Order: sequence, then structure tokens, then C-alpha cells
Amino acid sequence: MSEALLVKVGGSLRGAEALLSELAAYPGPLVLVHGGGPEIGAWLKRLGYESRFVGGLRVTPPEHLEAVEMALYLTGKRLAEGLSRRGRKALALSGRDALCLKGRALPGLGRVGEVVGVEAGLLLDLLEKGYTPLLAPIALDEEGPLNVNADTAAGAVAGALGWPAVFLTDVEGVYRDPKDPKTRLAHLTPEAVAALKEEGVVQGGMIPKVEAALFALRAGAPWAAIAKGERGVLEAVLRKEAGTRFTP
Ligand SMILES: Nc1ncnc2c1ncn2[C@@H]1O[C@H](COP(=O)(O)OP(=O)(O)O)[C@@H](O)[C@H]1O
Ligand SMILES: CC(=O)N[C@@H](CCC(=O)OP(=O)(O)O)C(=O)O
Repeated sequence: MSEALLVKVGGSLRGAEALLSELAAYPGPLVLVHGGGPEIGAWLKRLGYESRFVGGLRVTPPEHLEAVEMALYLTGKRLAEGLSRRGRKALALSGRDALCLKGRALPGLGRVGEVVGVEAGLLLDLLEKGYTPLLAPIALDEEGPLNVNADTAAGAVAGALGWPAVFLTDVEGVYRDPKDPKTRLAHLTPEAVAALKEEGVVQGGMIPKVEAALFALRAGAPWAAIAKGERGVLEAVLRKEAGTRFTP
């Protein structure tokens, strides 16, 4: 049970003790990408800004970007400290560090982008030295930083590494009925996802997550999974006993 994994940690899981212990105890190599949606929302609100979402993505006018970055970086440092205190030395970075995430702006959403290049060598060097890299989803284009949905960033990083992507969130996977955990779908293919989207079963923040799982597969990840961030989840996902698993 020591497969290398790219794990995305959702902002909705911030500081969850059980999750930090789970990640710290995982015996294999990990690269982490974290979100911070709730923290970003809280900081923007304090500054008097309101967020608008299109297809699960936060429209980010240039004047919102500093607050987005500050909220993400604080979230990353807290996670890095929590993991390090539990014995897994973690470094909180973003795509601005060593220019490791190259981005491209998406039209009509302000400074929002997707990832078009990942400096995987940097991540592997850090792992080799015994550090667990933890990336905030900020990428760079020629004009500066871009706010990237953390699921999208995680999918791109998993693809570049060729590692499985595990998206940890606050639900046990993709549900047939979005409100009923008993309807968890254990396995999805790109065709099955297309049908679910058509039916409107995949909504809100689950849209970029499912898209990112499929993107990871197209980009080179052998499989991807969406699962609930709780103690024992990574082993359970590897045993195919938890989450929704995506295969090509
Ligand atoms: N079909 C579905 N199955 C499960 N959850 C869904 C579904 N459609 C929408 N959701 C919503 O997606 C949310 C997860 O996305 P999000 O809040 O962005 O998580 P995170 O912050 O971890 O990235 C769930 O809490 C749930 O409300
Ligand atoms: C463009 C875009 O939507 N960026 C996200 C980045 C953070 C994120 O994705 O955090 P979660 O994983 O907690 O949702 C945002 O601004 O909320």
C-alpha cells in the first residue's frame, strides 16, 4: 500500500485533524494540491467583495486576486505546518515558485486560468529529499498570476506525474442523487460522466472535480477517485472500497 499518489485536499476540509493524520501517515510518496474556496470567500467578503461563480469557477477580477492568493497561501502554510508537526515534512508552494505551474487565462472570467504546463521535476526533486510538496492552485501566464480551480490544478499535476489522482472532499464520491450518500457511484467512465452531466446530476463544485478527474486520465494518470477526506480513506480507495473511481 505505498503507491505514489497525487492528493487534492478541498478547502471544505481545512484543518480537519483526521485528514492531516491520514495524509501524514500514508506510507508512499505524496504530492498534494490544496484548495481554499471557503477561506477565499471569507477574505473577499471582509474586503467588501462578492464572488460570482460560473460552472463552479470563481470569476476573479484583477482587484480580487491579491485576496485570493493570500487566502490560499495561508491555507497552504497551515496545512504544511499541520503535516510537518505530524511527522511528514511538507512545503507549501504555488505555481509561482520556480515557475512550476504554467497557465492560460480562460475567457470571460477575469484572472482565472487553466494549467498548460507542470514542472514535475521540481516536485520529484523535493520528494527525493524527503519533503512532501503542497501546491496552491496559482499558475502563471505572461501577465502574472491566475486563479486556477484547485481540482483543475490537481488533475494537471497528476497527469504530468503520471500518478493516480485522489480528490478528497466533504462527500463520499459522486452520488446518483446529489443529496443521498447511499447512492454513491463506485465506478465511472468518461461516457457515464457525460450521461450524468446531461441529466444535471453533477452540480456546483462537483463539476470541476469530475472534469479534473477525466482530465487527469487524458493527461496520463492511470486512474482517479473522488472520496471523503477522513481517516483510512487512502487505503480504502486503493482497495476500491471507498469513493468514486474513474478509469478511461
Ligand atoms: N452528484 C453529486 N454527488 C455528490 N456531491 C455533489 C453532487 N453534485 C454536487 N455535489 C456537491 O459538490 C460538493 C463538493 O464540491 P466542493 O464543495 O467544491 O468541494 P471541495 O471544497 O472539497 O473542492 C459537495 O459537497 C456537494 O454539495
Ligand atoms: C477559479 C477558481 O474557482 N478557483 C478557486 C481556487 C480554490 C479552490 O478551488 O478551492 P476548493 O478546492 O476549496 O474549492 C476559488 O477561487 O475558489
